[in-house]
Amino acid sequence: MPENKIPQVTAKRLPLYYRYLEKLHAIGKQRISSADLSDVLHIDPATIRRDFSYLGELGKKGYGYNVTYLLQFLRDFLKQDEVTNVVLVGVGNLGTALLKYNFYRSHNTKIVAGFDKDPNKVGKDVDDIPVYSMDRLSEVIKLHNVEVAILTVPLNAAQSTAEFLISEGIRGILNFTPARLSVPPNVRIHNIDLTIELQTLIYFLKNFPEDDLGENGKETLTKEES
Ligand SMILES: NC(=O)c1ccc[n+]([C@@H]2O[C@H](COP(=O)([O-])OP(=O)(O)OC[C@H]3O[C@@H](n4cnc5c(N)ncnc54)[C@H](O)[C@@H]3O)[C@@H](O)[C@H]2O)c1
Repeated sequence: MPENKIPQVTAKRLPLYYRYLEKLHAIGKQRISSADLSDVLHIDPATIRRDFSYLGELGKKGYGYNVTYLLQFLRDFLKQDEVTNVVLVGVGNLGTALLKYNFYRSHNTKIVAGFDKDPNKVGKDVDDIPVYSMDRLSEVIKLHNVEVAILTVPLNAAQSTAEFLISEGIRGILNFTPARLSVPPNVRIHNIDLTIELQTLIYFLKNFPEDDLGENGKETLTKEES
């Protein structure tokens, strides 16, 4: 698997391809062209071809991609058969919404528990996901083999909570707080900042109102920030 050579922007699009290919496979479709994928996913066909070229020889030019083969390839590549358990810390407004959402479009990620320091939140399930006190974190992440956490605590609690999570073995944090976290180099942080996304959108609308949007017009949060 050429996993290490794949650019992050491509890696982020692979689950989109995977989900759509699963649908095609379910209805018995055997071949798909990059143009057809482009129409549905709103990703430029050249980008799709480039993405797939990182994965090796998957299709002949002008002949399209074999859906079953591509799906199997992406399943292995994305390890879709393995479920990754995730915890969420900070079951407030945003945390509760994310627990309810629970990444239902992905078969391979699952929030197994929420954590909060507020005793009023503890012990109350959110859509069948249990909410524990922080002192249960160590036990729960060991039990479910968790290495990824979603952070939705207030800004002033973000750094200390991240440090606690890391000390308990968390290696990846999806950070919804505005804090820019300082973490050891072996820990990966992905920042999701809706304010920046909204401001960027408004900036482009104001400054380039007549632009042919091209690929920029199709940007989503899956775009790599860096
Ligand atoms: N990224 C975004 O686009 C976006 C959008 C909205 C909110 N936010 C951020 O997400 C965070 C949560 O926002 P919210 O509106 O849900 O806030 P909230 O106050 O409703 O929820 C925060 C929760 O964290 C808990 N908490 C506080 N300190 C804690 C600690 N040390 N350990 C464990 N739990 C703790 C609180 O008890 C509360 O339940 C904030 O940092 C906010 O700025 C981000």
